[in-house]
Amino acid sequence: MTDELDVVARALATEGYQVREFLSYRRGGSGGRLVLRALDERSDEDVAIKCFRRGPNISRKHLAREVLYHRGLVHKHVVSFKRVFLTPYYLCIVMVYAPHGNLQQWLQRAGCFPEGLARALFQQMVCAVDFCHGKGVFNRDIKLENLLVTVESGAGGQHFKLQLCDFGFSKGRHDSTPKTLAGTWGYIAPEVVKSCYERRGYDGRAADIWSLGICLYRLLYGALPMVATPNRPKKRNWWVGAELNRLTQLIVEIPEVQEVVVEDGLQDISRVSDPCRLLLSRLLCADPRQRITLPELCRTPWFLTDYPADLVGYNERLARDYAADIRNRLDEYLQSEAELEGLVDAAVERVPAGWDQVGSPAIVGGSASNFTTYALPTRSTVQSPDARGV
Ligand SMILES: Nc1ncnc2c1ncn2[C@@H]1O[C@H](COP(=O)(O)OP(=O)(O)OP(=O)(O)O)[C@@H](O)[C@H]1O
Repeated sequence: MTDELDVVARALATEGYQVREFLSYRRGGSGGRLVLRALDERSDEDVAIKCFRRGPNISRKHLAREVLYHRGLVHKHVVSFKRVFLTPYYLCIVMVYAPHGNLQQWLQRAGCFPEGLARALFQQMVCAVDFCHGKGVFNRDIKLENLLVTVESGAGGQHFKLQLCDFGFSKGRHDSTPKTLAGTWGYIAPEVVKSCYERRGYDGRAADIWSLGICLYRLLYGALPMVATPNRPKKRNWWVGAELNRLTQLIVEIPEVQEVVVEDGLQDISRVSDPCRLLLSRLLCADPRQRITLPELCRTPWFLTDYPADLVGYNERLARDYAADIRNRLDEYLQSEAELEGLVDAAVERVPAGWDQVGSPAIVGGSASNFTTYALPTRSTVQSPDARGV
């Protein structure tokens, strides 16, 4: 039996990519997928390549959306799409590589972030999501793992640049109204669960705003929110056992303080400001009709505090002045939408011969076959990022 990583590495080598590092593996009902870092021999640059196992197990609809929506989203806080190609066993999406892991990995190390840093990160996330919504794309899987980090150095020191990735669950304004349960537990809005059981549609825009609220909450408090259900014990996993008809009446508790366990085991406590807690309660409002909207959120004084100069009016400029220019550049530099649709069709067509000879990657216990082990920069190499967007 051949290790899947070896199969991928050989196939990518014939396309001019030398695999350097294994980043992620998901074996899903709709087909397995791997994400790898590879050296692009033509440009001598690192790229990230997301490889989907070919065959009818892939959801054509989801793959087409992931490829086509991502292609059209050119924004400094969305990871850049480069190209798609087929190998005998995989459809591969090549992206610009974000070198410093994802935000979940940083949170795991830090426990939680100070309010100012959490706000700076949140401003970038909101800018990206607002842009996607402006283009009519609702992500439906916003989470810290899908926010990639590049630590940049500038005149004022080092800071985090965040970029949104993974459009596998996204829906467009022209697609059917979202009805299915999509996203990641813990980040999914209550009405999404409710409407899935009731087979009614929900608003992808409001669902993304809830997920943004969960991201901000986790940056500040580390864990997922506690939810109060009248006359019931508190549940950290709010969806477990929650009654369907109460889902959109849940109340998310917003603690007054952040508690961080520091190295010597002592707890460090700092207060979260009232405006920040108020905003969180409006983001994590279980009733989507009462939830704050993105335009309202972008006007709140807390959100606008220390707002990065380069983000002021950025989305508006992209939408207005640069729209036609970017469209032309996309058509010039990227594969056409028709070509990408053709590649997706070919990818789902049939199971390639010989698949039964290929085993899952040997990644148990973190060892990724013969690729280097994934290593994030440590706190000592990257100090006090102030997270202003670049
Ligand atoms: N362009 C990139 N640069 C660096 N790392 C990346 C890049 N794209 C993805 N990754 C890494 O791979 C991980 C998985 O990526 P992605 O979410 O696209 O895959 P997935 O199989 O859809 O995962 P999931 O199902 O968990 O959402 C990310 O959390 C990130 O750590």
